[in-house]
Amino acid sequence: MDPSLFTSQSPGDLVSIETVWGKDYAYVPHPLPPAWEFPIEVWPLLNEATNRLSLLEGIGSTLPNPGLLLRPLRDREAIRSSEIEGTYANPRELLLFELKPRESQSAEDPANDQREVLNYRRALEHAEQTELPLCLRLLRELHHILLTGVRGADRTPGEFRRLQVAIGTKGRFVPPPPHLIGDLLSPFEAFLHRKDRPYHPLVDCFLAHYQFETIHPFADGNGRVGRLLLSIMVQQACGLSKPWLHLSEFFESRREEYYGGLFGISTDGDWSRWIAYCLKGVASQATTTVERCKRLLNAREDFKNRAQAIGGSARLQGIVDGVFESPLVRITELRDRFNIDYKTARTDVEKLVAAKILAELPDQYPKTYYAPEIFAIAYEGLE
Ligand SMILES: Nc1ncnc2c1ncn2[C@@H]1O[C@H](COP(=O)(O)OP(=O)(O)OP(=O)(O)O)[C@@H](O)[C@H]1O
Repeated sequence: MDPSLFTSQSPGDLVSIETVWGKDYAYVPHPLPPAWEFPIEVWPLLNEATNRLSLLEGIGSTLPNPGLLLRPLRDREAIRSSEIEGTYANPRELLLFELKPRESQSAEDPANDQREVLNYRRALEHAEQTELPLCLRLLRELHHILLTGVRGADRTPGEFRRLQVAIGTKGRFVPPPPHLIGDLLSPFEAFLHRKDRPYHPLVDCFLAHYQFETIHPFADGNGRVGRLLLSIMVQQACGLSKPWLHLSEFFESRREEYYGGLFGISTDGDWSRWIAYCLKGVASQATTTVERCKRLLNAREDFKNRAQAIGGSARLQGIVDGVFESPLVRITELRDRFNIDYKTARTDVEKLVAAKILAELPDQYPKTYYAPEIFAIAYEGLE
């Protein structure tokens, strides 16, 4: 790491270290909160972000079924956050893998990436459901879920690192040496619990994201665990009824600024640029999510009408509703869910195919159906 890039404004210290790649410097951040005043010119961005977030909460909290929105949001976040780290699975692959997980046959097998993305989705669900407050134990649990069963023996799921790591090509940024991790994480955890907050709670979330990434407490998976934590922190800090807001899509689309913003704090103490960037991300993601939610609600209404027009039994309506939360449909699964015989379940599916609500997914055995219109809205831009 180039020590000449770090100015006197840097909110941390450089320490020299011996590594497997030779002598280097590592960066040790000071504990939060920083000696930084929220700049007046960033207020409009904060207002915009909180207004957009309120609109999102408004529409989300009145949904007849929150799963309608939560399911695509979780899938999208898992795919995008993993994508930032070079792990790829499209929605179709993710959903099919979930129906039928399989062991990978080689390091190049796409099942490796599919498992990691599915793990991310599961970690997100765990974070949403856990009774634990935001704490180090929860972070280790999330890391464990994320990295269980994936390739690479050195990933030590659920454990803080005992190795020196570096981020980016040529060790652009070198996080603290491993023996300091414990000392850095204690005040970090205290900051997560802190009641007297000098900044707006949303701002605290982004300070915490910087601090977590800079400490880089795990050998691997820090980017993803940090973004999982961010989603949950935003929900709690802003009093959202559900985690409606995720930022990986924004970070992915402006990745250079994401990395540059984090680096700029360490080198120059440029908190303002980072916070402004993140607040723009909140406004942008909240707006996109509200739009997606409205389109999903319209599609739901339209499907209900179409199901009604074909004699819509309560069961047909139930199948249509289920498609929003479990986007892939199999006849045997309907048979079991509604406790009906196979023939009746097949007739229901045929009716929904004739009404152009469901379509068969090509090349799948057993036959698998999906709702193309829902898919197009929920997973727009991800195929
Ligand atoms: N200069 C920086 N300072 C602090 N954190 C950074 C910096 N640049 C990038 N990051 C964070 O580090 C993450 C990538 O870290 P790294 O390449 O070490 O991956 P990792 O720890 O293996 O995590 P994952 O497998 O989830 O990527 C980025 O997604 C970002 O959140």
